[in-house]
Amino acid sequence: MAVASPSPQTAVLNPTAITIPKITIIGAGNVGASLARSLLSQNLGNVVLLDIVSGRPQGLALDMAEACPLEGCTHHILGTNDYQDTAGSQVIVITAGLPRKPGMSRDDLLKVNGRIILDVVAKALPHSPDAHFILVTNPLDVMTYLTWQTSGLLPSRVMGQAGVLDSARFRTFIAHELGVPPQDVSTMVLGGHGDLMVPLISHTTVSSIPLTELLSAAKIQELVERTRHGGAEIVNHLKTGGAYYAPAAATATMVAAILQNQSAILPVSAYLDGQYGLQDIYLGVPCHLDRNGAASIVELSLTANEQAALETSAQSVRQTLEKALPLFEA
Ligand SMILES: NC(=O)c1ccc[n+]([C@@H]2O[C@H](COP(=O)([O-])OP(=O)(O)OC[C@H]3O[C@@H](n4cnc5c(N)ncnc54)[C@H](O)[C@@H]3O)[C@@H](O)[C@H]2O)c1
Ligand SMILES: O=C(O)C[C@H](O)C(=O)O
Repeated sequence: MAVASPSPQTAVLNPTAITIPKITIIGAGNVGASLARSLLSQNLGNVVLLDIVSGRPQGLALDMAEACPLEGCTHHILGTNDYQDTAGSQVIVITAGLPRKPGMSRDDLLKVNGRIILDVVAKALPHSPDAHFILVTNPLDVMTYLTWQTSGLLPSRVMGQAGVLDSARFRTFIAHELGVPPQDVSTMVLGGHGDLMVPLISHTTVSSIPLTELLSAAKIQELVERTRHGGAEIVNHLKTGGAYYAPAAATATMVAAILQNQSAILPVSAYLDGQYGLQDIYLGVPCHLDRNGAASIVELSLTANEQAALETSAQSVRQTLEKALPLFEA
């Protein structure tokens, strides 16, 4: 039988012209694996899942790949222990590190996770010199600063995920209280990813109605406190680790904003160089997120109390950073 020659249309198509983004996740634990699922189900790109434990990322990746025919994901996932497989990534998400246990603060993870982060960045960066780095590992703002410092990358290419999660938690608690869909609640949680984070009441609305017209000051304060301790609430339930579904969804939101050049305004841990009156620190602030990373920080007008709370939160992050820098200086 004669083989048909390609139609003129087929001949014009150049498969190499279609570039599928490559997203690497380092740390195939609870957050990393949930994030891989989320990225695949949104068809955001080909995913590489890397872990130090032999067999774990390979097994998880195979399992996820086998779900693809049933769930409509069209991209690939590779599980590996080899950094060469991460080469040419557009986005690298770092979730490697220990989670806390009940009774611990995130800052208690500083020494052990700091060592892991420095090792991971040193191995990943040479293979993907153009990547954006999104940190998830705790203590978040300090791990993000260490990554920026050790990588020598532009600050806009290194950022941390916390505010998207913390804002989603606050939205959830408000929605449950009012009996409305969480999508109707709009808010921003700024500051460090710790007990002093700053839910912005002055920028919180429900279907455009200021929250202060819907709930008493005492109830709002109760929800603010629950948000501030939202991570610990889940750690106390789970006992052996922390939250992962909402953190993964929050991180996928950031990855999508970068890869799709959305310019979405999201609260991310970004490098401050005078914005909000703060200098040389990574802290949660609203940023336009697009293919240039977190290049453009939005300076919201804050009430005097909110500005003071942001400064207190920054002070707490700086104290942990000051402990970290001598530990991890080259
Ligand atoms: N920023 C946030 O909002 C947020 C949310 C949830 C969790 N976290 C943090 O994320 C981190 C991971 O949480 P988890 O629940 O996925 O923990 P986990 O224990 O389930 O997974 C961590 C993974 O990291 C891997 N790992 C350890 N050292 C490594 C190395 N050197 N190289 C590659 N992989 C390595 C482990 O083998 C493990 O698979 C923790 O520090 C946690 O506190 C942050
Ligand atoms: O609370 C933790 O330890 C994990 C994470 O930072 C969270 O907020 O869920």
